[in-house]
Amino acid sequence: MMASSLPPPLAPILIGISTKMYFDLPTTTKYISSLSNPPSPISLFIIPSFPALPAAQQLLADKNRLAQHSQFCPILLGAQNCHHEDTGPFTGEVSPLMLKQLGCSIVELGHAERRASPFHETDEMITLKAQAAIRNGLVPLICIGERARSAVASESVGVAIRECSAQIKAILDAVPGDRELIFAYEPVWAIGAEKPALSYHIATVVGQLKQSVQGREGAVRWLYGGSAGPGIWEDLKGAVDGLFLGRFAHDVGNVEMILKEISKAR
Ligand SMILES: O=C(CO)COP(=O)(O)O
Repeated sequence: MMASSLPPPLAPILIGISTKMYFDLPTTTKYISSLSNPPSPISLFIIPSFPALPAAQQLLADKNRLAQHSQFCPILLGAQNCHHEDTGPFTGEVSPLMLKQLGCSIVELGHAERRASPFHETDEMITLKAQAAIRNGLVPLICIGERARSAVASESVGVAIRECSAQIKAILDAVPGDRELIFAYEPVWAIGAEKPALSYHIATVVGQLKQSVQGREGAVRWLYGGSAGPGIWEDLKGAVDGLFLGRFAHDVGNVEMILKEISKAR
């Protein structure tokens, strides 16, 4: 089965929020209700747990209708994972076709928490899922990142580039070159930490990785995630196209601060 529609266009700057499995259903709906549509040219997207998707879709449809014809952009919906087949005997799995039907634009794939135990997702599995996402008109957001911080500071960039390049190559070799992709650079050691990775590290790694997609027809966006919060956008000075937020977005005030920071920096 094939969904024919293309994903809606994304604004040049992307701010994503994954609530992982932190929020229950009432907390998720309350949280989404409190989000404001971002000013142009920012696409804000929210990735809640699967059971919250229908309620989230309804809340966002209402918000986005009100924001129509204003300078504010819609808030998009994403999912935290999908299966690589559209239908079939896969008990407990979630179909990318159904995610599209539920109003998702983006599907997150290969988060460090899914590459690790107990899920052990491999580049091969993530590649199949990216193909399935594209087949169903979803933009795959593929999380990449080195597992450990190198004990030798001067080697940390090289280690990151080596591990991330392999993760990126698996995807680029397998998906059509004209389709949009999002890579979220999330060093595993910076996820759930007190502070994000140093801006110098992020900018150098992403700068180098960008070279591997030079000349690709479809747009590739680069986000940074891993303890990202207010202040980091200014520090990164345009090294990435957006941020992928976790815990520091639980306070909606922080999301508002980041949106203000972006508008101020432009
Ligand atoms: O994993 C993340 C986003 O995908 C980041 O999570 P934290 O910001 O909570 O470290």
